[in-house]
Amino acid sequence: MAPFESSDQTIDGCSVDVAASSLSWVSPTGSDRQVDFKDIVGVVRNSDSSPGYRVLYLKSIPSEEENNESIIRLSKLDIVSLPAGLSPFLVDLPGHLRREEPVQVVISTRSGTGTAKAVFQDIVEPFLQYLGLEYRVYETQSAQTILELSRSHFLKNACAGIPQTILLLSGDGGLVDLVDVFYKSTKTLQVAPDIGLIPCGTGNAMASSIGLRSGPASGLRALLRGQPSSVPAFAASFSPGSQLVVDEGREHAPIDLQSDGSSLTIYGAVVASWGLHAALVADSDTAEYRKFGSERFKMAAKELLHPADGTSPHRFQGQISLTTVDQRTGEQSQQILKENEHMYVLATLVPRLEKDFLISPDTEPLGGQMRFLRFGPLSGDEAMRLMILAYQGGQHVHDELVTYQEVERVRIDFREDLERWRRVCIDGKIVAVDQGGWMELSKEPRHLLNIIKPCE
Ligand SMILES: Nc1ncnc2c1ncn2[C@@H]1O[C@H](COP(=O)(O)OP(=O)(O)OP(=O)(O)O)[C@@H](O)[C@H]1O
Repeated sequence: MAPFESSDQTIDGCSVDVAASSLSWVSPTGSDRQVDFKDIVGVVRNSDSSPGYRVLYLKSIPSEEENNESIIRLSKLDIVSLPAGLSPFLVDLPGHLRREEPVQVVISTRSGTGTAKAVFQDIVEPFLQYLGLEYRVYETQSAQTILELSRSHFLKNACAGIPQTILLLSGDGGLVDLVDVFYKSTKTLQVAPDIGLIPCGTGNAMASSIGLRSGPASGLRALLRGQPSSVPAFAASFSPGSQLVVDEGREHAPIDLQSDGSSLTIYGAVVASWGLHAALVADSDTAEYRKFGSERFKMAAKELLHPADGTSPHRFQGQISLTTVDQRTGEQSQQILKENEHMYVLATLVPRLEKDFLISPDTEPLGGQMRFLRFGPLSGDEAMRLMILAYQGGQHVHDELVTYQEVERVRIDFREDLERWRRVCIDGKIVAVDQGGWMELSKEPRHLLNIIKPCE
C-alpha cells in the first residue's frame, strides 16, 4: 500500500452542525459546500508526511442523460484538523486494506441490471485511489470468469499462504463461484481470503443478510469499519445424471465432479430450494427479465401462481426427509415428512434472500445454522399472501401453513416426470435433477472463506 497524497486543496476551516447532522465548508473556489452525515463513508488520517485528515463522502451528481436520475460518486475532502463532531467517522485502515497483495477487484458485468462497471468507476475506484491502495481489476467476460479466476488466482494464493482481499462487485453469483471452487479443491489451504461485497446483483441475499442494505455504498463502509468473519457453507449432492441448466434454460452443462471423482456436488452459502422459489429464479433468469431488477422475481412468481391457462399452481411431488439435532443432548434424529406434495421448499443459511425479503427471521447472519421452510400446495392468492408476509418482517413463519425449523440435513427424493418440476436452485444456479433422482443438503464443517461483515 502506498501512502496517499493529501491534495493541495486542503481546507483548514470546516464546521460541523451536529444537530443538523452535516458538515459544511467553503471550497477553494469560494462556494459553500455541505455534506449530510449519512453520506460520509469514513474519515482517515493522512500519512505522517502530510498531516491532516481525508473525509470520504458520497455526492449526488445530476445525470447527463435524459432520465433525470442522479449518479452517486465518491468524493474526498482534505482537512487540516478534525472537528469533534467528525471523530465518530474516524477509522484506522483495517488489516484487510493493509496488505502487500493489491486488492483484487472483480466486476461482474452481467449482475443485476448491469451496473457493476459504473459502480466501480463512480465509487469503488475513487475509494481505492483516495486511500492510496493498490488494486488489480478483473472484469467478467462470461459466466465462467469468476470460476476461472478463483482457480487460477484466489485458490492459488490461499494455498501459498498469501493473505488476500477480494472485492466482489456482483450479486450472490460471484460469491457462490468462489465458494464452489474453494470447497471442491482437495489442496491444503493456508489462509482464507477476505471477501468484501459491493452489492450489484438482483437479490444480493448475502449482502442484505449481513447488513449491506443501502446499496454499494454500504459495502464501502463495511470495508472501512468491518471485520472478516468466516462464511458458513453447505454441500448439495445430487444423484447421477443431474445437470446444471444454463444459457437461459436452453442448455445443460455437467456439474463438476468433486476433484476426487466421488459425487456430483455444488457448494453454496445462501439457499437451496425446490418448488416455487427455484422455478421463479430459473424462469426469470433471462436477459428480458433481468432488466426489471428484483421485480423479476415477483413477475415470475405471478406467472407461476396464476398460470395463463387458468389452471391451479403446480403441486410438486416428492418425499422430504429432515435430519435435526436435539440442542440439549446433541442427538440426531431423522424424520420423513408425511406430505408428498409441496409448493415451497427451501433450506437456507441466511436470513434474507433480498433486501426486504426476510425468509428466515430466526437466522443469525454467518451464524452457521441451516433452516428449513416449507408450505404445501395452495391457491395462487394464498401463496402470494405468505410471500407478502415474508416482505413484512418475516411474519410468514408464524403462519400455521408454514413449517419452519432448524435442520442439519435435508434430502429430497423427486417424484416428478417433467424436468421443469425437478429444477432446484442452489444460490441462483439451477440444477435439473434426473428423473427418479434425489438431492441431499448438509452443512459443511470446513470454513474456507471470510466475508467482511459490517460492525454493528
Ligand atoms: N460477461 C458475462 N457474460 C455472461 N455471463 C456473465 C457475465 N458476467 C457475469 N455473468 C454471469 O451473470 C450472473 C450474475 O450473477 P450475480 O449473482 O452476480 O447477479 P444476479 O443474479 O443479478 O444477483 P443475485 O444472485 O444476487 O440475485 C452469474 O451467473 C455470472 O457468472
